[in-house]
Amino acid sequence: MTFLEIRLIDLIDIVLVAYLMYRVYKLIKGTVALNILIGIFAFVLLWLLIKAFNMELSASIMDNFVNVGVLAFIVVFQQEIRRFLILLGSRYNLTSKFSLDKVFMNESKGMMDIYNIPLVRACENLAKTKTGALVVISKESELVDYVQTGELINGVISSQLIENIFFKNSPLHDGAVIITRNKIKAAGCILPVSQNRTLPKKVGLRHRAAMGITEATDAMAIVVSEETGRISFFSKGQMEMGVSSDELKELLSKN
Ligand SMILES: Nc1ncnc2c1ncn2[C@@H]1O[C@H](COP(=O)(O)OP(=O)(O)OP(=O)(O)O)[C@@H](O)[C@H]1O
Repeated sequence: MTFLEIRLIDLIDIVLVAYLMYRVYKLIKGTVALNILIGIFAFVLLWLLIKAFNMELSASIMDNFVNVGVLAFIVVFQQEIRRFLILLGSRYNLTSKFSLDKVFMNESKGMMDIYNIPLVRACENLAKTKTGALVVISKESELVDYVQTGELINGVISSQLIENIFFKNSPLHDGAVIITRNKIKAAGCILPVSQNRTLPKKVGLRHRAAMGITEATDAMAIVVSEETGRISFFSKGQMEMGVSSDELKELLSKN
């Protein structure tokens, strides 16, 4: 008789749970949600110990907490659950994977680099004049929800157009420009603001919005700081502050 029989499906099960836990950890790393999750984990551990030692009074009190636990979990983690589902939906967006645009547009890596040139030039010029700017470059997800919060443009990418949008007196300078499939899709868009606590204190809402969109989706983002004229690059919830235009070009084609 074998004491422990491990089937292939059990291994798949363990790997799946480990992967899900890793994704959840990545999603909430640096936010207050991580501390709450550790608190919940400690509570469940204590609850299991109390059950194991048959401590009836403590168990009955904790049982009552556990009964409403799922509801409390949804309320406390409302933001994170929402972000997780958006991320899942945008990462595995089948309609964009099989879109005919992709078949006919033949977006090779070399072609993408050509489209990045006017964008990098615009950032360079905006940085020189210390004009604040926030540009999001979509990848798989077309960011439809965020495009809808701004003004639709659908224009060919040119450095002049990007600079004009962020010119201080332009009606669209507030908010983000979204670039989708080599087109300036929209301007004046509102992005989700990151709650990441590891960001430097001096970082304001423009940088937090760039961070937020790269945490919630697979997009990249660029910020030109109005205060310092510095260019920052964001991808997968990570920020590279103060990049040169050559570094920006490289980051755009690498990510
Ligand atoms: N949720 C958001 N989505 C899109 N754009 C936003 C959002 N929140 C703020 N912004 C933009 O950021 C501008 C304010 O930037 P703020 O000065 O707070 O940020 P910052 O990170 O310190 O940037 P800077 O270094 O340019 O001052 C707003 O005028 C607006 O254009």
